[in-house]
Amino acid sequence: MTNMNENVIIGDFFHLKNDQTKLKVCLYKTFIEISDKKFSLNDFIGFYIEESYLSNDPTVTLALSFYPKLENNKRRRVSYELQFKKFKTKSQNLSFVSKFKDAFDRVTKSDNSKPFLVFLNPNSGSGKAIKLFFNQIVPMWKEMNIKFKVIDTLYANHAKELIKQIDLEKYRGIIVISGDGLVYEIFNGLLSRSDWQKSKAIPVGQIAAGSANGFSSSIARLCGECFQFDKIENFASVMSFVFAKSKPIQMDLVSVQLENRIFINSFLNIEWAMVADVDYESEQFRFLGGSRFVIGALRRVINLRRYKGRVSFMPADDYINYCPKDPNVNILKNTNNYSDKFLERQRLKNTELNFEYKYLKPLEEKVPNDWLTIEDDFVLFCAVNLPLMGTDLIISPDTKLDDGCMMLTYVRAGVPRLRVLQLFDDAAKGKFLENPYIEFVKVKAFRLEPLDDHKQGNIMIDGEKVHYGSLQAEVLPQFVRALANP
Ligand SMILES: Nc1ncnc2c1ncn2[C@@H]1O[C@H](COP(=O)(O)OP(=O)(O)OP(=O)(O)O)[C@@H](O)[C@H]1O
Repeated sequence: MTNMNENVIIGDFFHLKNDQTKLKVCLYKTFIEISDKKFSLNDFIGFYIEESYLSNDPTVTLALSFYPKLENNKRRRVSYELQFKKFKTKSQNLSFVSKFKDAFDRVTKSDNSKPFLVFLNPNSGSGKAIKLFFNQIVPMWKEMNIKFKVIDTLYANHAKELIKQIDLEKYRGIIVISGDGLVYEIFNGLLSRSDWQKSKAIPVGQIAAGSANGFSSSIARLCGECFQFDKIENFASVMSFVFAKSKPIQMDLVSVQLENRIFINSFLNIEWAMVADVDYESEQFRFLGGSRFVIGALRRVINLRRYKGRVSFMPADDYINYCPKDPNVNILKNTNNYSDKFLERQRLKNTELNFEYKYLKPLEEKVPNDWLTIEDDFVLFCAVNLPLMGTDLIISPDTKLDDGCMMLTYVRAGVPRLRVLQLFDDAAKGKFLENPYIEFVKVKAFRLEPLDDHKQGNIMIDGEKVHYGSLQAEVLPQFVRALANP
């Protein structure tokens, strides 16, 4: 119920488009009523005040725009140009309308004193990043009085190189207009700085312009926004709006060790088997945007392969009680007669960031006894740090950004081809984990050892192909920050 005591200002205006329509405007602390329409001030984009150009016309116009949600959770822009002419002079009318300005300034004030640093990949996805920037993002941010500095990348790893030298203190956050590949560059670039302990705190956001866009889809869902659009342009408008009102939130990062003591940081996912093949092989269809995965998946399903491997993991919950859906999954408990003292000595150091892992032991050693192992033929394997891998890939809907866990998902060989295709449909509907062939377990760390004879294949980390071989990963809880408006 409207509490009238809360109201800030009331005024009678006329609709510019129809001079006869009188509109009563009531501004309250958290919402505004324009005649019979009510808008939350959370959905407020901006306003301007304009005096009549005619010297003898005392009218003053108050223009307002909002971006409210419709019933289908999508947003639609609504604008009003309201004329105020109650008093005889322009200055009297201006003085009244200016009271609205002060009130809007008060209720909509946000931390926009510093600009955003924007990285834009003109070649991401179907090549729309520049168009999205000029047509959707700039107009929204101008109206919302958001400052920004833009760097359009020239080549792969350009952003990673640049981010090492930039004075990050000057910026409110980093926004990447691209796919997930550039986000990966940014997080890895931030952590390759000598001051990484400080620089990792700069919050990062993504406006989707690539083919998968797992980061922006996950953030949009977290913020209660729609993330599945027919047109990527509408998604860009929503995310421009979200980031304008955003604040930093904590996010986990995953530290990955590859063979030969290579360490990398992953914000999104680690893929092997069919998922990695689809991701890698469909890169040639990047110009199709998200549809590239459907084509890639179809091709892979026709030539469905088995991938032999060993997966060991440290369950996030009590390991004794981990129980796969399928009772035929053979879970091995590790009994490697190591003494506690020996294990204590077997510490693994991340030589890039100079810290010791909590759970990972050297890759050459066996995994600790409180880990579980599955050795089998797999069809699909994917560990996710975020709930979504793309707009239509809702892998682990309940995964939180800062829960200190990854969701490890896999399908063992023997699944009928059609059922594999069904997985993609389930993922688009958020029912991936409900599929009877999917096994999943929340983990804090895991190790993957591909055991294929030919020792070649695809492993993808955040959509980037890495060396094929054994790897292990540990979640670094609340290690970095993201921009969101939850
Ligand atoms: N100007 C550029 N020209 C070519 N490649 C670039 C450029 N800038 C960045 N890159 C590289 O392009 C790769 C893909 O970029 P991005 O992630 O933006 O798009 P995408 O692959 O289409 O999207 P997604 O990762 O969501 O599938 C990244 O690895 C990035 O390093």
